Amino acid sequence: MIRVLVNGADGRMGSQVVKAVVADNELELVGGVSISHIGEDLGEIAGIGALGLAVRAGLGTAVDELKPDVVVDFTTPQAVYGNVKTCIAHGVDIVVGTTGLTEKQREELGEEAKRGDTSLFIAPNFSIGAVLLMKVSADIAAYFPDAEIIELHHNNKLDAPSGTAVMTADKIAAARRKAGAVPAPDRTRESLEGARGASVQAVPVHSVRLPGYVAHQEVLFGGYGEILTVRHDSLDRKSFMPGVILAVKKVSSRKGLTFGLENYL
Ligand SMILES: NC(=O)C1=CN([C@@H]2O[C@H](COP(=O)(O)OP(=O)(O)OC[C@H]3O[C@@H](n4cnc5c(N)ncnc54)[C@H](OP(=O)(O)O)[C@@H]3O)[C@@H](O)[C@H]2O)C=CC1
Ligand SMILES: O=C(O)C1=N[C@H](C(=O)O)C[C@H](O)C1
Repeated sequence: MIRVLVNGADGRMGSQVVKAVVADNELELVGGVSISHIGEDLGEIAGIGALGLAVRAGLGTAVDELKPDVVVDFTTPQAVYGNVKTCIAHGVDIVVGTTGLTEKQREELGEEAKRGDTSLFIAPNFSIGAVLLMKVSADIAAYFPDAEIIELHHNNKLDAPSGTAVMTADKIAAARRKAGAVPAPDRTRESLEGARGASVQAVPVHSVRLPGYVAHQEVLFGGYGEILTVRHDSLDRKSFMPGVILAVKKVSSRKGLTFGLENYL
């Protein structure tokens, strides 16, 4: 049995992870941590009935006392860097779904994990459909280097652009370089700053935040008299759970940083 502790256990994603871990017979949920709902039952919060496990405060103390094999982190862009450091310092493997880490922070944490002989897995998106959308976007970019991303999320999302959009833009840029495919220069002069979105590796990214959305992304490729659009929709946070469970089971197989769910598929 792999002993799992969920950080951010009372959140939208954390409570789904609680349910998914409890439902898997190779995993054992040993606890959950957050900054609110302290003392409340993890199962009650997740809507599956009492589990006899209370939400705890303090990741380091919880790791010391509950001795998980793996911590799963779905917290906030502000908290995640410190959380990973805490896990590495305590010698526990960590699966990170929280977005907002910069490339520099990610690499830094990867080095620290390697030095600490721990395993760190980070994925901006755990849904298989989103991973495939990124893969085909990279394939298409070799032929259609002119691309723009529209990502659409619920209005409680704290970061923009989304981690998925950044990773998609990075993959498109890498595919362009590999193929020697150069996008047409953007000659637009914005009369209002931001009108053309954020430029991530020269890929414009437009972030929509509205109640009603869960997590969605379109990648639009412009060609000679044609447009190719790929779109993925996470309609329910359940869509992320097979990927999270896979990562929990695989994380210990590689020390240091592994970035992206495609590494496990
Ligand atoms: N990789 C992927 O596939 C996915 C990634 N995400 C990412 O996951 C993250 C969480 O998203 P979501 O669940 O919607 O957000 P929520 O706000 O619903 O959940 C975050 C939870 O973390 C708690 N929290 C905040 N700070 C800390 C801390 N220092 N230690 C422990 N717990 C803390 C919050 O408590 P409180 O409520 O009191 O603030 C909250 O309950 C985001 O970065 C999001 O982008 C989301 C979906 C899929
Ligand atoms: O905050 C979310 O909800 C999501 N965040 C991730 C991201 O930033 O890409 C993954 C997914 O889009 C849902």
